[in-house]
Amino acid sequence: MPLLPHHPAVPHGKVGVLLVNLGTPDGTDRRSMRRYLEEFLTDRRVIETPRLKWYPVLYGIILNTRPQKKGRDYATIWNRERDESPLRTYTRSQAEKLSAHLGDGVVVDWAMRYGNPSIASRLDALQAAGCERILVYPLYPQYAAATTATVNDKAFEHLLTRRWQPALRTVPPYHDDPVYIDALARSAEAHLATLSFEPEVVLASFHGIPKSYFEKGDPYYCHCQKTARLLRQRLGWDEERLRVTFQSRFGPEEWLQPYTDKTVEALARSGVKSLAVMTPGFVADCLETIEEIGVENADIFRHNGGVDFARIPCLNDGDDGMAVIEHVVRRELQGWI
Ligand SMILES: C=CC1=C(C)c2cc3[nH]c(cc4nc(cc5[nH]c(cc1n2)c(C)c5CCC(=O)O)C(CCC(=O)O)=C4C)c(C)c3C=C
Ligand SMILES: [Fe+2]
Ligand SMILES: [Fe+2]
Repeated sequence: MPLLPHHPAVPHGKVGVLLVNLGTPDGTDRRSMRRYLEEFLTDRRVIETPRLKWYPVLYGIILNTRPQKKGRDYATIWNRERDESPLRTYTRSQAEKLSAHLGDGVVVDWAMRYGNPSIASRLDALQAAGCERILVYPLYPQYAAATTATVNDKAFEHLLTRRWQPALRTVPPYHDDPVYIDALARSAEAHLATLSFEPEVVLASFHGIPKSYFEKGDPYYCHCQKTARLLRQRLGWDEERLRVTFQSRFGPEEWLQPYTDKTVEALARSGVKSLAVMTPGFVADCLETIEEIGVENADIFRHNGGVDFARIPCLNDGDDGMAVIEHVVRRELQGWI
């Protein structure tokens, strides 16, 4: 005789994978943008400045000006068909394709660290679908506390609220994985082959972090440099042809250098006429690649004497990109499937 005769059936025995990217506003209007930026910029993993000093700047200045400005930028890249940001579109598609590749044994879902769908809601959904084991995949090849760690924090923070927790694994950085390097090389070669010009210089532009985070021990800078070194080796290019830069500086502090925008300007001024920029740290195209590189930096190049500019798209949900994601997931699921 069971202890509780009416105990409901509990789904069980499944393995889940949760792909997590950075985030996205729900819309380009001021309120949606403000909500998104507030969640983002109050994350202590992102802004390490003490709150007493940071909050007056954030609430007094940034959240009163940046939402409108960035809303206009997002509007230029918005996926109007689905009424969402490209990062959401690509992340969903990556999850759908991964699910098709892995088959019925594994439940695949996706979430955003900031905005929707939230990590908590999708972890609950995976558990409700019977996943007793879940692999959390922060979609960042290079580890940074501001990206990878904050995704993992959020997942474990959610488990704090659960009596019956699933087992959780997290995906380690894969900045030097041969499958990833090969995918980057192939996508660069394929895109360059479509151009009517041969770029004199190619930039590998990574999202920056404040220099102080690096000095406190964040491995991000070294991971970016290693990705670029392996990519050069694979492509047979030297340090003059493939240069590392850091983009998306935010605030008055010094960030990792050299800065992408300053490098683009200096190259154009020094007489370089053709330039291509790739963004290996971004698993999917987003505001920082489509607008900041494809529009802002293209303008900087042309205004300073450059002629031909190309942006090499991210791996996104293409075959090479999906091969990387599937490879990483299968490796990290060993022993579970
Ligand atoms: C101090 C602030 C920030 C740090 C540190 C930071 C690190 C960091 N970010 C990414 C990837 C992305 N960032 C994106 C947008 C974005 N980043 C910041 C600030 C910091 N990022 C802001 C305020 C924004 C929002 C836009 C803006 O107001 O400028 C995005 C794009 C999201 C999209 O929907 O398109 C990505 C992706 C990495 C990889 C990283 C550290 C390694
Ligand atoms: Fe960022
Ligand atoms: Fe930016």
